[in-house]
Amino acid sequence: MTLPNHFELLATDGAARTGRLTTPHGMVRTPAFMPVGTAGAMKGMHWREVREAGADIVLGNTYHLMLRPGAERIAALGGLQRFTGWNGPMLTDSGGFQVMSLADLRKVSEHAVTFRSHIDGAKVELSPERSIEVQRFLGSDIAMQMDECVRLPAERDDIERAMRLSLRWAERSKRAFESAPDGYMLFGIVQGGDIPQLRHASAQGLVEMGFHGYAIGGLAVGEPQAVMLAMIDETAPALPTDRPRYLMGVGTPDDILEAVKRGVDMFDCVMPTRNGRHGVAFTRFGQVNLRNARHADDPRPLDEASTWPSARNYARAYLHHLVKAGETLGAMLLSEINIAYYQFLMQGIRDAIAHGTFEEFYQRTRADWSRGDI
Ligand SMILES: COC(=O)c1ccc(CCNc2nc3cc4nc(N)[nH]c(=O)c4cc3[nH]2)cc1
Repeated sequence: MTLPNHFELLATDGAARTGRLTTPHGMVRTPAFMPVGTAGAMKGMHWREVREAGADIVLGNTYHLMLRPGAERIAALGGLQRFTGWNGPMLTDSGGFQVMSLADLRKVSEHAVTFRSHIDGAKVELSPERSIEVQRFLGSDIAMQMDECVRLPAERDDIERAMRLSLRWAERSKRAFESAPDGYMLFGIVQGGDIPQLRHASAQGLVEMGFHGYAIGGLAVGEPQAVMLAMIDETAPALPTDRPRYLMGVGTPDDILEAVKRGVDMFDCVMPTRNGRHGVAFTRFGQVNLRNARHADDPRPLDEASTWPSARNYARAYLHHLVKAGETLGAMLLSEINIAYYQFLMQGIRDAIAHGTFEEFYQRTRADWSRGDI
């Protein structure tokens, strides 16, 4: 049974697209970058800064929130938006990926993944049905199917096994989701590693089931960028053009620009906030590592023409000092500066596609990144 479509394509330029996705908590302009608020907070930032930076939607994690404070508790407190104070659209990942990267003693069976909580060692079972139930309790606008993601490089047998399990879990996730109210969405996740035929089989299986949108999973797991881009080239054309495509866990500004060029609409990554906490700034002219001593006497701001006040009002020397001194303000300023840069990039991408000038935008943006005089 085909699910209703909440995505509207506004313009295309080559394979690049710009559109908007309507959710119960508001509109999402695409291509969109979703800042990652894993445990119900954007580390080092107030939600008002996330909104002012231009983010329409943020990501939360089933794995973290079900372990602490608990999905039923968040539901009893009114759901994620009421609980956190972010009153806009939220997407939640389904938990399987995080179990494999964070939990101890984890085991995958046909029925579910079982693991011990990294917080208190409690034994936990996460089935597709429980993952959907948790995401419904959280009240997220876009839920993800439960899947199994294999790190690369991997044997073809293992990639195929995980891809076929993920298809069976897609079916069970969809069945468990069917009682969700109108407007709430469920995305399927394409697996298949770095093997084109398996990518095609996964995409075809999901499209036959029908989802509100389709994620390209199983990437940004250690493979070179060229392999990631090749798998997007194999997968995006196999997905419906009228539904959103979401590349999970990606990425650097360069990854995002390349993936938009290949037809991807949504992104999420911890990079802007995590790198910010480690002293690395993203700017229009590339990355700046403020731990480097060369900034100690530099009175210039990161970018005097930036639309974001903190990127034009603080000397690099001060940011360098804050980072070296381990001042909390350093992590806060660089997190907001980086989220603001990512949203500035997405706005530029959306405008360029809308005006049919994406190729020029692509070339100029990449040239600016490699200026190196920063
Ligand atoms: C400073 O930057 C960092 O520390 C850092 C850490 C990890 C990533 C990569 C994250 N990659 C990634 N996240 C992912 C999340 C996923 N979720 C599901 N359900 N299925 C997937 O198939 C999947 C694949 C992913 N790939 C990128 C950056």
